[in-house]
Amino acid sequence: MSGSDGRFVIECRELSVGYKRKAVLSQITMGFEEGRFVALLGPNGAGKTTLLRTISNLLPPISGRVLVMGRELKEIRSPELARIMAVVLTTRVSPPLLSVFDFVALGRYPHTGRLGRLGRADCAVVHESLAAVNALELIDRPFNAISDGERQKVLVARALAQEPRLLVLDEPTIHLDLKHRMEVMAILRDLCRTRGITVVASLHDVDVAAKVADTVVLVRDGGVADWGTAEKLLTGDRVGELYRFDGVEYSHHLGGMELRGAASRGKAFVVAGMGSGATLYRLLAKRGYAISTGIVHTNDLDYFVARSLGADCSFQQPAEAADGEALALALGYLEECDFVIDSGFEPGRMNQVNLKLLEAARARGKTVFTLRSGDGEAFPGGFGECIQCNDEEELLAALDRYPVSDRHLEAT
Ligand SMILES: Nc1ncnc2c1ncn2[C@@H]1O[C@H](COP(=O)(O)OP(=O)(O)OP(=O)(O)O)[C@@H](O)[C@H]1O
Repeated sequence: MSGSDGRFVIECRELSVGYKRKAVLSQITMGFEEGRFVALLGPNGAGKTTLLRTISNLLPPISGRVLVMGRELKEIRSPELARIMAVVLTTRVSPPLLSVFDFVALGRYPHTGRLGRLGRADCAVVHESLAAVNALELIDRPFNAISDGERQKVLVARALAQEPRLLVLDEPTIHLDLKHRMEVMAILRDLCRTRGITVVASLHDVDVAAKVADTVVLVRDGGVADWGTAEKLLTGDRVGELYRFDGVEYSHHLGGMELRGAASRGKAFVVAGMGSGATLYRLLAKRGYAISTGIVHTNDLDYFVARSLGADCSFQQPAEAADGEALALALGYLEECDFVIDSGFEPGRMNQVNLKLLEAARARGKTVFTLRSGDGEAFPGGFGECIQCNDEEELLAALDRYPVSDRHLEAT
């Protein structure tokens, strides 16, 4: 894992970081190449900021070494370091009377010499830096009179004006709305790709990290538990372990979290497939229903969402019709549920068995809510006694009117 010049842009060797000789994180050894997006992840208080402050030379290490471009960090003098590394921390800056241009121009200080006079080339860099973060229109505004989201982009622009090889950011998306959060992350990722800048940032959103980071560093329990590619490390189990999740499940297939509900309103068996169940499962979980479902293929979105929500799930391998075992399991779930929901799945060659489940539901006298539209032709035996709902809103209203026995609740 060596950089293009044979070295890492930044490297920690047996590094321990902390305060007053008391280590927060110990024995960290890792290194990052040019153009990598590195995300530090971990629970509150794990030590991400402490590590970032140490590699930014703002806090001395307790022991061990930090190497920047192969050189000892502590031996690089600050003007030179500022040409290599730019740092954006979470501390609020509110310089009086500076325009956005003036503020970003402060980032040129490592290049402008002691008098700090801006030449034409420096002004061009200021413009380019603001353009790179989509904030050129703010150039003449007073820095103190822009929004938090705009401020964050301007802070990144000031860092870019340093023309660094390495950009260190502590929670760069804190206080930002969804649009600005994604915009700032996309900007940072593009800086890695187009300018070869190495970005090291602490992040709180694992789902965002999964989408932007090449490398993730899992910070927990006084050390770096692991570091490596996001694809390898951001699995449901590892993320759950990192944050000690309870009732939350991270799905790397879905790239996000599912929130398991405490079931308090009876159990629904959802006959689903081909993505028709995913939204329904979430809706039911949100409303406090326990869920079972089937028969879904293991490459189906429904499968991933159901599993993440902790639903009982009868499943089948991709492109295979359901076997006896999956059918028996689904019939068992059907038997024990309080009511059945037909998601309106597309009946295809591989899921004919799901139509049979609907038939079985009726034969067992189960109440069936169906989201299937039309005149009931696609429904085995026609809609008959089914409660037909045109959409999820109607389904919820119908469920609210439906008396659910507490049989299931007693059993759980
Ligand atoms: N200046 C300080 N002096 C002493 N201890 C500190 C100082 N700053 C932070 N700490 C402690 O160091 C530990 C790590 O804090 P740090 O801010 O690095 O965590 P973090 O992972 O960045 O947390 P968060 O996600 O909440 O920002 C915490 O226990 C914190 O209380």
